[in-house]
Amino acid sequence: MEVDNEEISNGGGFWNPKYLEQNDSNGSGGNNNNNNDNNNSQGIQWNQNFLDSQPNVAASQVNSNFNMKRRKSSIIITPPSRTANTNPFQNKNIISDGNYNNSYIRNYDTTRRGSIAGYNYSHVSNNSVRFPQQQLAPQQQQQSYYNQPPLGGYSLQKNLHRSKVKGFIDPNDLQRRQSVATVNYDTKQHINNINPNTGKPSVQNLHGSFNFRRRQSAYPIFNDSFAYNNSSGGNKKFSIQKNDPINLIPTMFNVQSKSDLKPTLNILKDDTRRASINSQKISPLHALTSGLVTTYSLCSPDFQYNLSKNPKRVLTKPSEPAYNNGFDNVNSDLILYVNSILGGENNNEINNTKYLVLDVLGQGTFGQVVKCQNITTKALVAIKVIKSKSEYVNQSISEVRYLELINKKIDPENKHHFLRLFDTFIHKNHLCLVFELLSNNLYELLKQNQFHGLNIRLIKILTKQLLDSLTILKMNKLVHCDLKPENISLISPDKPDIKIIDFGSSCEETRTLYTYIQSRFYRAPEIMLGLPYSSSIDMWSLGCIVAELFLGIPIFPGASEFNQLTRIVNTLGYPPTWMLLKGKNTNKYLINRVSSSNVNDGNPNNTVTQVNNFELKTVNEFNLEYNASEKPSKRYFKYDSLDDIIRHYRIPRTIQGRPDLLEAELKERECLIHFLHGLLNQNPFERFTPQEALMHPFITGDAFNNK
Ligand SMILES: Nc1ncnc2c1ncn2[C@@H]1O[C@H](COP(=O)(O)OP(=O)(O)OP(=O)(O)O)[C@@H](O)[C@H]1O
Repeated sequence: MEVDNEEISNGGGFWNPKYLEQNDSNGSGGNNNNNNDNNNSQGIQWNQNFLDSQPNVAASQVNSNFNMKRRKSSIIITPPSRTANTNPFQNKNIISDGNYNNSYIRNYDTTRRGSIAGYNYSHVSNNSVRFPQQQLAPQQQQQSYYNQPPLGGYSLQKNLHRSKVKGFIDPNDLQRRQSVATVNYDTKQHINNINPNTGKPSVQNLHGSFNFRRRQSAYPIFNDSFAYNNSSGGNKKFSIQKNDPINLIPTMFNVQSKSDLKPTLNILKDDTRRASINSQKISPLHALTSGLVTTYSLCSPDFQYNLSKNPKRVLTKPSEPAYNNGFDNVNSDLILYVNSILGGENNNEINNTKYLVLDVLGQGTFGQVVKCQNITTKALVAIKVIKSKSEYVNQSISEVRYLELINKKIDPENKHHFLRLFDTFIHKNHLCLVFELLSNNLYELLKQNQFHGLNIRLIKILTKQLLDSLTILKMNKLVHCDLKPENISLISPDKPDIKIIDFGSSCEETRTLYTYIQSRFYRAPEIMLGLPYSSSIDMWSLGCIVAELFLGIPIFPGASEFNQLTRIVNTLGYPPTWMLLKGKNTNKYLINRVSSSNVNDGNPNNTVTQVNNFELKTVNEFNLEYNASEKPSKRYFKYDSLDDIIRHYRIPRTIQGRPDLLEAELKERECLIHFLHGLLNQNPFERFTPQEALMHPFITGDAFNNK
């Protein structure tokens, strides 16, 4: 099936759950949880019957700790917790996680990703201040006419509420913010919206997703000639007197370009304006942004603002000084603040660029990634500030080496979806890598979609780009070694164009020094078994990623390496016997229950032959042998085999009751299953190469017939 790129990039962002719903061909992306009980994303009220009737969602997927209201509104998928890369320097020659309580394996899912996704919210909550009603300026009191908090109070209060949900990206948030930007203040528009018979705003102009009361309070418009009289008296709270603000409904329109975001000022009347310090009137926008200090001063004569007392917002956690003359925390991370300056320390150097730190983008094993602005050019960049320990610095120098090779020699025209490295410098003993600034990574994208998986067409677009990159890497005998959704980032939030990041673990095929590599969920069987490896380990990771993009959660979410292998065997069967016979780690996880069989080949010396019969150790056997505390696998899918997991994944609401669409969907799934078997072939020599995968009908769109 040909994929229409243009269509994908239209419609307010391809990742937008609204988009996914409209264009849902697999339905996994179409579910936009909102907190409206009647608007159940599954179209079904939550109860145990529903759960039982779900073909492929194991009970553990539903977080039973949520209150009933929450459960009613949506299925909450609790993804398996993820672990960061192991510390690559703590035990270079460890072949597997032998000790299953390894202290160096951090479980960082909620904390690390929470800090990425939830950052803006907590930022708002730290800085937001609500006006108490009694301190409102006269104009603001007019706004509170409807017993609603004023504009600033309203939105900030909302944010305060959201900030409590750390790490949760509200899929409606963009829409919420857009709604402010897309309101048209043109008075004529408002005039048109008034019903001439009643003098009241015409309700037809309401857009479904927008809250009437909210707009009333947020954008009251004064206009004498269109004020309607409240002849019947009525409830004072809602009665409208002449000269009262009329609750005109702003007209919505789609934002086409940046210029549409310019506010149109209400020029007819000044009464809604706040006073500025020089007695002039300023707009509500100015009063609550650049004029905020003045606004506070006017509200309370006691208010004093002293810039020097303004605490700097710290971005690094923990923020207590420990090493490097107090510049670093206990993890050897540089303690960074908003508005810190990076670079510019070397006056003698020609390249002495300074960067202003704006926000945090991510945290990884090697250090922190922060959003910065080049002070000279004003360009926005991402800077990875490496921990100040020599082993991290040395490994990061290798990342620089690979990125320079890729950027300058392998992909000089920036065509093959690799991150661009702009610059490097040392700041307070920290190596800093200046990258192009990218948007969300694919894990965050899945999270935004409440872990319901993505639209199958979108998966194809993303996979095709990844295969293009992997082809180039293979041709140049390079192995990424840490492919996972977190290391694949969107270039911008409104297009499905991606880049591969984090070459910190990469190696050359001819120099595969480390045996303990790849993030566990995406780790190839040959790595776990202790066999030599090549670039085909990246293809295994790709198979895991493609399955995760479809399912929303990892297909093999192993809690330990033993558990990882167990899950793979349960889903795909045992690896070939030759791999088990050759693997250095095989005996750790499997028992060879050798049996004998008679050979009737007529040769009396060959009557008995050994038959290898490998079996995974049971959890009890493993625990006993290694004094470990393994638990039986937590089930995330109702079915075991790959085919059944994909085949029975819930059918999207949008195609239920549409036999034609359903048939197409099931065909797509068969094609996907075949494609995944090619990528997830446990035998690295039989696994798809990137070139082979690019020719598969799942990618080419050719008709698929598995007969
Ligand atoms: N150029 C970039 N633009 C935007 N965000 C980025 C960029 N580079 C990295 N990030 C964010 O920072 C996170 C950590 O980056 P990266 O994976 O390079 O660090 P790491 O220390 O190598 O992590 P890991 O623990 O996976 O080895 C990424 O998952 C991503 O969300």
